[in-house]
Amino acid sequence: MPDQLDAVIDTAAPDAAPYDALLLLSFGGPEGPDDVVPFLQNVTRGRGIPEERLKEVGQHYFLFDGISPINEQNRHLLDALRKDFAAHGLDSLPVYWGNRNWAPYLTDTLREITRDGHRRIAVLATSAYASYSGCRQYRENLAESIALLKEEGLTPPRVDKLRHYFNHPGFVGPMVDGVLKSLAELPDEVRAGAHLAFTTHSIPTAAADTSGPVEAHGEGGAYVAQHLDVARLIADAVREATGVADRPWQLVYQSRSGAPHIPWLEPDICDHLEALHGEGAPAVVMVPIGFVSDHMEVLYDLDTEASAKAAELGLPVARSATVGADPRFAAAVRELLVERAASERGRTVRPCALGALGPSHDLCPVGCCPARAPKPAAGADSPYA
Ligand SMILES: CC1=C(CCC(=O)O)c2cc3nc(cc4[nH]c(cc5[nH]c(cc1n2)c(C)c5CCC(=O)O)c(CCC(=O)O)c4C)C(CCC(=O)O)=C3C
Ligand SMILES: [Fe+2]
Repeated sequence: MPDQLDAVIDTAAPDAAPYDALLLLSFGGPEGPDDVVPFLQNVTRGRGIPEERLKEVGQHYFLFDGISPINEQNRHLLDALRKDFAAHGLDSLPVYWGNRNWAPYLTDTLREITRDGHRRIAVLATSAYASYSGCRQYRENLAESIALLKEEGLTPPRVDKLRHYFNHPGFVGPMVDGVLKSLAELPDEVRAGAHLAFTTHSIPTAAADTSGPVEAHGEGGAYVAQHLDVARLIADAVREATGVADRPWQLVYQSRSGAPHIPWLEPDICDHLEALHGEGAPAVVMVPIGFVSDHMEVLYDLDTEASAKAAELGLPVARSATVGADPRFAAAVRELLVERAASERGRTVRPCALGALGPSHDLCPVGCCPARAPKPAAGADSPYA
């Protein structure tokens, strides 16, 4: 690991005040065949996803007995967080887990947090980047759950969503190791010439452009700029570690949905593999930088669909690991929490971040990542914050 990726971590006597707890906020996924349809109904409520796409995505889940790995991965992450907190003097800080689309549901978890007497909590979403789906929608979910609990006569805690962590060394470092491991797994004769295909979830180009000012970030907004920053960091670290100076890389997309006439970010990973094969690329490592764990988008869209495409082309591919429950990621979450806590106590902090963009904001700007139908979102622009 190059020095540049070494975290500057102040682990001496971490202080979580004013926070009483951490909430891990995730997407949720089905855990058996009977869960699949209700799960998809939860995901797509009011979101206008074509019926055909839903049937297709349902099939992806049924291929795996209706079980998404995401919940189990979050349980592992919870274990890793509790272990890390205990090892760093934060063992009295409880860690809770709630999801947007499946049990344990966010509202139920927030009710439990309220009943346990917690008044102010930090929230880590399992999405590292800006965008409506990856950031604001989670803040809307928080605001909605808080409003529901108030209707029940409860006094829910104040919630602070932790900043985007795409460029945190604890997120980038494990992915660099993953790429090096994948390169090592490729046949000797293609290793040096292997391309890197960094992949993330495609989103509508309109959503990308409003994910952070186009004036500051160019086309694709903060969403694309943040992914490019991470891709460049990983490509640089891999270059340093392998000594291969001119390994080509590109940011590509996967898991497109929505109506075909609406433009989404391109190219798709499968089209990209085909193009690379046409250009004579000897091998490709697919690097899913857009995701925090090996959930269904990784297992189906990359390991199943894109890998089948590569096999059909006769193109050797490997897919590198996501951070999952890596202890370095757990440590990064602790740092994000301790850093934000200090900042909320009025201390000057030096937020840890790699790359060209610098640390992301703690509070999203008012009206950022707008939805088609604006809703309150916990954070800067929320009446519930
Ligand atoms: C940016 C982004 C992330 C990364 C950030 C983050 O992690 O939050 C993400 C993650 C995930 N997306 C997931 C699943 C689904 N996403 C869908 C639909 C959509 N995703 C979108 C974007 C994103 N999605 C968008 C713009 C849509 C279109 C409709 C809409 O605007 O809502 C649909 C409906 C069918 C379909 O259209 O594919 C499903 C089933 C799962 C769970 C996987 C599992 O079960 O293991 C995870 C982690
Ligand atoms: Fe999604």
